This record gives sequence, structure tokens and C-alpha cells, in this order.
Amino acid sequence: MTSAPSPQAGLSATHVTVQYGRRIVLQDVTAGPFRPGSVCALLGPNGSGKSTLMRAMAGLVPSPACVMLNGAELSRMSLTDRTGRCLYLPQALPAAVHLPVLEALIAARKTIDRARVLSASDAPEEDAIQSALESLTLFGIPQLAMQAMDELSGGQRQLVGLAQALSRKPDALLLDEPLSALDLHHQFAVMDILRRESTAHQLVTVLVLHDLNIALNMTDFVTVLHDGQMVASGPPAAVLTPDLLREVYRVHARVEEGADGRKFVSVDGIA
Ligand SMILES: Nc1ncnc2c1ncn2[C@@H]1O[C@H](COP(=O)(O)OP(=O)(O)OP(=O)(O)O)[C@@H](O)[C@H]1O
Repeated sequence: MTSAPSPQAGLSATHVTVQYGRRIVLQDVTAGPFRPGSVCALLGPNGSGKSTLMRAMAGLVPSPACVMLNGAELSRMSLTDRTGRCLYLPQALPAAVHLPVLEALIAARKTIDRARVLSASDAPEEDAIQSALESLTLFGIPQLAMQAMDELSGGQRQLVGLAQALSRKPDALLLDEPLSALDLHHQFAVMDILRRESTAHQLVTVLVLHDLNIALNMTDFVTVLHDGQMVASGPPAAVLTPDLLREVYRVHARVEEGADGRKFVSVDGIA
């Protein structure tokens, strides 16, 4: 018999209001709980506030939000402590440096070890190298270990960014459009990896997605934003109805099911 998850388990945010200048872009949004071991999607049209919500949960934009992770209040922690537990991977990765991929992964891991007050002797160099190589192997890119970060293709940079994020072993991972530069094979491979790793390490994974078919078939829970408000939340097949697609995405669409049980959105036209 599996026991019910503790009501405190997972990542949730309440009272997320964010203002850029005079413009309020998120108004008292509640998000979650995003459960440990699950892969959850933040959905919504361009400009609806998905990146801003993620950045608010990560403490990267000012907000009166209360953000809880597994019973601890992230919003009361220093940014360093917060980042060690809940890591945000931005949509546009920072300008790449001329540093081998392996060294970049090791440096990122050391930053987080320092934040967790592990001394250098607690995390010897061989462990750091081993852990970085394992992350690269997980994403199928060990051959990039000695290549310079600023000589990677866009998709390779995105894969390295994901490997780097997972190697830092957070409790929650916020991924802003992590599939945007990837080919079809890598989109599905990354979703498989995220699902396996989330289950194995009881990681909370939240990702911004535009591909509703991936959301329908490869996520456990979705939250939909529209004009800075949370409009729906729940299992993807229950949330992504023709009515919602018309109101939020402004398309006439059906959700169909293939012979193998996989669901897909079929768009008839714009509304
Ligand atoms: N730094 C900023 N300064 C001012 N306005 C901003 C800033 N960042 C975002 N905005 C505005 O906030 C709103 C929400 O932007 P956000 O990036 O969160 O949307 P999104 O749902 O992630 O969009 P997309 O799917 O296009 O990436 C938009 O109207 C945008 O113009």
C-alpha cells in the first residue's frame, strides 16, 4: 500500500503578484502544489506570465509571494540557500564562456556545494569529475566534455544547461522552455530523462512548454496562465479541453486519442 503524500510535500506559491514598473503582470496567482516525483507544465500564450511566475518562485523578481518547498518557506531564505534547493534554468542561457563543458559543470557544482557548507575535502575533485561526466552521459553528450562552452550549437548548449542543472541536485527544478532549441529526438529524450530523474530522486520538475502534445502525454500536472491569471490546473487531459483552447489559445481545436491511447490536439483554425 502506498501512503498518501504529506500535504506539505512539493512546491507551491501563493499571492504571486509581480509588477514591472507600473504594469502588473501577475495578480495574486496561486500555483501548485507541484508534487515531488512529478513533471509539471506551465502553459499559456505568449506574454501570459509563465517566465515571470517561474522567476518569482525562484526569488529572481520582487514579489510578496509565499513560496513553500517540502514544508520550508523558500521566500524567507537567502537567494543562495533558495537556489540550492530550487533551481531556475532560464530560457536564454547566459553568454557562454570559453571554458570546457566539464569544467563549467564542476564549477557550477562547487558553487552549490559551498552554499550547502560542504568543504572541498567533502567533495573531492574525482567525485566532482565523475558526477559531471555522469550528467553528460545521462543526456547522451559525454563527447562534449572537453569542448568549449562558447563553441556549442544552440541545442547542445541547452542539453549542457540541463545536465548542469540536474548535476546540482536541487529538490525542485524550474525549467523555462527547456525544449525550445532541441530536435524531435532530443525533445522526447529529455522528457524521458526528466520523468525518470524526477521519480528516482523525488524531484519536483516544473517546465514551461508550448507543445501541448508533449504536455498531454508526458506531464503529470499542468497549470495554465492567461493574462497574468491562473485559469486552470490539474491533470493535462482534464484541463486541455476544446473550450479552454478556444478561450486561452484562441484556436478551434479538438483533443483526439490515437489507437495507442496517446492524445493529440488537432487544430481546425484560429478563433
Ligand atoms: N523585465 C521586464 N520588464 C518589463 N516587462 C516585462 C519584463 N519581463 C516580462 N515583461 C512583460 O511581462 C509580461 C509577461 O512576460 P513573461 O515573459 O512572463 O511571459 P511568458 O508567458 O513567459 O511569455 P512567452 O511564452 O512569450 O515566453 C509580458 O507582457 C512582458 O512584456
